[in-house]
Amino acid sequence: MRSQILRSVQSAAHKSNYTRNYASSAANPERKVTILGAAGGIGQSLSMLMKLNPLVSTLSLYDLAGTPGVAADVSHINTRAEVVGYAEDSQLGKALEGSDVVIIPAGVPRKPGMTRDDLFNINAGIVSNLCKSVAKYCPNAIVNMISNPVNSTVPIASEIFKKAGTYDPKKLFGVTTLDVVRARTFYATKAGLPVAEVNVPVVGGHAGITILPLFSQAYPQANLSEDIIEALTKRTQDGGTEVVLAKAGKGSATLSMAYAGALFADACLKGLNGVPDVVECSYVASTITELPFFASKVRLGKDGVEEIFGLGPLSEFEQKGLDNLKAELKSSIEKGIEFANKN
Ligand SMILES: NC(=O)C1=CN([C@@H]2O[C@H](COP(=O)(O)OP(=O)(O)OC[C@H]3O[C@@H](n4cnc5c(N)ncnc54)[C@H](O)[C@@H]3O)[C@@H](O)[C@H]2O)C=CC1
Ligand SMILES: O=C([O-])CC(=O)C(=O)O
Repeated sequence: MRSQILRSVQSAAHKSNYTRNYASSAANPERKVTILGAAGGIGQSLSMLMKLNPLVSTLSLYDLAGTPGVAADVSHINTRAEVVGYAEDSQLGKALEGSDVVIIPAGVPRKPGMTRDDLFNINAGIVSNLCKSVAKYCPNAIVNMISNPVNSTVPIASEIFKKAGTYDPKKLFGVTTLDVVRARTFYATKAGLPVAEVNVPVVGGHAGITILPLFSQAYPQANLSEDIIEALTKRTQDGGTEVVLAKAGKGSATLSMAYAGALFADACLKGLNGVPDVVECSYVASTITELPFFASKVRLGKDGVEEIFGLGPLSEFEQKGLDNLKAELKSSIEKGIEFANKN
């Protein structure tokens, strides 16, 4: 009996610590994060993960369908962020006003047999309309673009913001974190390393061969054969397709993407809050190659991108991969720019 009481006292103490740690973060400034497409496969898990983030004070959830349910559900979690759901086009302005970070997973996902580029016709329109509203209601927000094809949707967003006179290249990010998450997992498993200690830069873009993991720069270095490195590269490039096939028509990666999206948004918030040395890979306006957009390691700061890191020394295999990806990435960028300027 005594030990039962002790256990319940200990559990109450543990719970109140939990509540203290997650429910209030007085030291952190107010930050509003908005998710556009919050009731979708990625959006729901991402909404939950952002609700768990103590750096968020307001979590604004917007979708054309299903937002009230998701917002009510997530709002019951006893953490700092106040949750507000917005369900119609007419509420988009309210959803966006005052946002520090806008995360965009709105759009259709792939089915088996499709490429990310096959989503262009539908998602380009969705993304460009949403970006027009971002320019109008929160022109200074950091934008995390998840909707595919990222290689084109980021250039679309840049053109929309240019036309609106609000473009700040330091604040527009294509989210490629899932490629890094996959490369870390696959490399650690093959090398027999603890995955939490592993890091692998992934550069280029976010589709097929444009995804270029740099295993020669992986940390820590494992002695893997060339064949294994080639297989790991291919698996990272095909990671999205692996999930699309496994889901057999029921969409693409949602849970791992929500995790990756939450990691990247957290990094953006830390940068905004002045935390030093926040470095992540992301697809941004860049001059490190001749292409106007390119993913590489970037340092995040109070104004978004603070520094874009060069590619560093590449293995012969990686150099070939870089040479091979440029034509495809260039044409995806041009397709996005052309679309935005026609519409
Ligand atoms: N960057 C990356 O690494 C990844 C990107 N993706 C992409 O993310 C996108 C979303 O994927 P899922 O969540 O699985 O799709 P989903 O279909 O489950 O969810 C998309 C949500 O967007 C909403 N939506 C559509 N048009 C909208 C609009 N105009 N305004 C607000 N909301 C709108 C839909 O109502 C739906 O709830 C896809 O384009 C997918 O290819 C997926 C995985 C990884
Ligand atoms: O493969 C897809 O269509 C979704 C995606 O971008 C990924 O999982 O990397």
